[in-house]
Amino acid sequence: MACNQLKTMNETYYTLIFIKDSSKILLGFKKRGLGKNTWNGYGGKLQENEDIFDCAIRELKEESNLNIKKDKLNYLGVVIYDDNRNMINHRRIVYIFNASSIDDEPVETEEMRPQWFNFQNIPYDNMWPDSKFWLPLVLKDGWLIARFTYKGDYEIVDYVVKELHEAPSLTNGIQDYMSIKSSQEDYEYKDCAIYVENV
Ligand SMILES: Nc1[nH]c(=O)nc2c1ncn2[C@H]1C[C@H](O)[C@@H](COP(=O)(O)OP(=O)(O)OP(=O)(O)O)O1
Repeated sequence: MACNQLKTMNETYYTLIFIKDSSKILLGFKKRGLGKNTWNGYGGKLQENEDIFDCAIRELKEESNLNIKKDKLNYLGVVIYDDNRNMINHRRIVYIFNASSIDDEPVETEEMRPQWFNFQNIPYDNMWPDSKFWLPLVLKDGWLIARFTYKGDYEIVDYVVKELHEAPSLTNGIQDYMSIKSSQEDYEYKDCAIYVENV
């Protein structure tokens, strides 16, 4: 049996939401846990029997005290992170949203310190190394599907980002990812910039 057939895969599902207006985006400085000491949108783990919209609403509330209604959430797509260290394959599947129309101001919580950033001034150097590849799509309300393979916590060994021309359906999200995988041979994978799929 080949070595990689012995690997087990475990998957964790998350949501991540970016609140923005036409020129500024709200980020939180993560004070603990995954991504500690970096800026990111608001989000966390999907709970059992929770849908991703409810998870996005709950995590935003817990981490910023902002309230948002379900119909204000734009579901933009999925970013998948594979970490192939040791004999355990771990995959994080992150459902991405953005939203505008927030009336209240966020507050600092135990987990996050909020700050608004101009689109020209996003602190990519102090975010996850993958953010710079796909967050520009979120700023322009683009639909996306992306996959990153990390070696360790900070080194990206390969990635692909696709901008989609139609909204990804929730059930198709992971299938779209599979099509990314199978099209790897079609282009230079490591060096690809944002790949725009013409559909
Ligand atoms: N490489 C990466 N790039 C990125 O931009 N966001 C990532 C990422 N890896 C994980 N995330 C997101 C997903 C999720 O929104 C957040 C991590 O969530 P947490 O682990 O803090 O979840 P919870 O708030 O449920 O955790 P606890 O309550 O501490 O158990 O970071």
